[in-house]
Amino acid sequence: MKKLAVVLFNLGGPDSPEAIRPFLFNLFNDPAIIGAPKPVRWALAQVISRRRAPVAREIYANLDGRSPLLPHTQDQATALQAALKGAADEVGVFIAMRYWHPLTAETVKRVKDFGAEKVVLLPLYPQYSSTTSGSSIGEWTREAARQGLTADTVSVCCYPTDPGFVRAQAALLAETLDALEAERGDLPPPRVLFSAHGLPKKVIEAGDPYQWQVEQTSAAVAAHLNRPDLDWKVTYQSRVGPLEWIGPATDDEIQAAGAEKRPLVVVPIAFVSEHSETLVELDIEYGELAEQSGVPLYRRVSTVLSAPPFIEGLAGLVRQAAASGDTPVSEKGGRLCPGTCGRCPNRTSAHAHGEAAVAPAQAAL
Ligand SMILES: C=CC1=C(C)c2cc3[nH]c(cc4nc(cc5[nH]c(cc1n2)c(C)c5CCC(=O)O)C(CCC(=O)O)=C4C)c(C)c3C=C
Ligand SMILES: [Fe+2]
Ligand SMILES: [Fe+2]
Repeated sequence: MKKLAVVLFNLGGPDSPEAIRPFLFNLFNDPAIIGAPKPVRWALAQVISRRRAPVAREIYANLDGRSPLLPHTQDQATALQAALKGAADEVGVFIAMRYWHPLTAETVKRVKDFGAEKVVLLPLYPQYSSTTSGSSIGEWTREAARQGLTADTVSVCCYPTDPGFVRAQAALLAETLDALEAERGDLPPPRVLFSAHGLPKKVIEAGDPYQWQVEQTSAAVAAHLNRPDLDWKVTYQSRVGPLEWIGPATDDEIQAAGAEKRPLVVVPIAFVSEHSETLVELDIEYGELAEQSGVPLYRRVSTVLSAPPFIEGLAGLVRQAAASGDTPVSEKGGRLCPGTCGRCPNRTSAHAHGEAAVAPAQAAL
């Protein structure tokens, strides 16, 4: 193969205080997030982004007004480029963010100019959700058609238990647990909370595989640690809006641990880099909550970032996808999800490629 383009997908984050409101508008104007008809969605996105902006400004003020997501993703792209040496005559690793620059339209143009023969879409979300990976794949499919990018394209749908990802996250957790053990003294053993970004309940009820895959990742990391008495639980953070979201909520579990005077170790299990949800919500907001609730020790495990086993795992997924047809590829090749996950993109249908074929029947909000 002559030219292989790999496109890393992530959410994107504001790069200045002025970018916060348009970033939020883009997020709430996504049909995968709000499934109302276009004009209604546009109006709702205006209202919600205006209302959310002051809260988000406070969040990002802790990060000097900007998200570090893009620089982390650039580091991951550089590491992946090196790990893909020899996968094609020329490999280009690109970044397409869903809600802030570099946006999908910009990256489709870059990939077109690169002259790719094959395009592998690689979400930096290990667990598939219609609101994240599905949304990015759908946007890419629409934009590629609009700009006439005709190269063979295949997506990696998900890799919730990819051995490289699991090994990298388990090693970081082991490091934190060992450090905590050294200072625990007479305190009870810690509880590990695998904390994932939540979703509205109705998205899961519509067959979104995300929660099932988050549980698979958590169980795989716990199993890899091989500490038989480990006390662990999956929890969900970052609730926004008036709908009921999946639980248990991370903040409720922090308060429960406080009542038990139990040390806590929190693992961000659905993120592979640092941003507002880890550096502000988990470290600052939940750190303060833990202190107020009486949690005697509170530690947060790092995300995998560019840890070599994680990057090697991604490179393996890309090689596998590059050698396959056009149906979405998982860490095991085909479909991982149980039959109840009707929104799993691994279907036998010829239309399986790309979430664009899936009607956004389910409004997330
Ligand atoms: C697994 C990853 C994510 C899922 C699932 C997800 C769903 C989801 N998110 C919102 C609303 C917001 N998310 C915000 C920030 C944000 N979300 C993710 C990841 C997932 N979101 C990340 C990585 C980030 C951080 C971006 C950064 O700082 O770089 C925000 C903005 C911050 C805030 O105001 O709290 C909003 C809003 C919804 C509604 C949703 C599913 C329906
Ligand atoms: Fe989010
Ligand atoms: Fe699936």
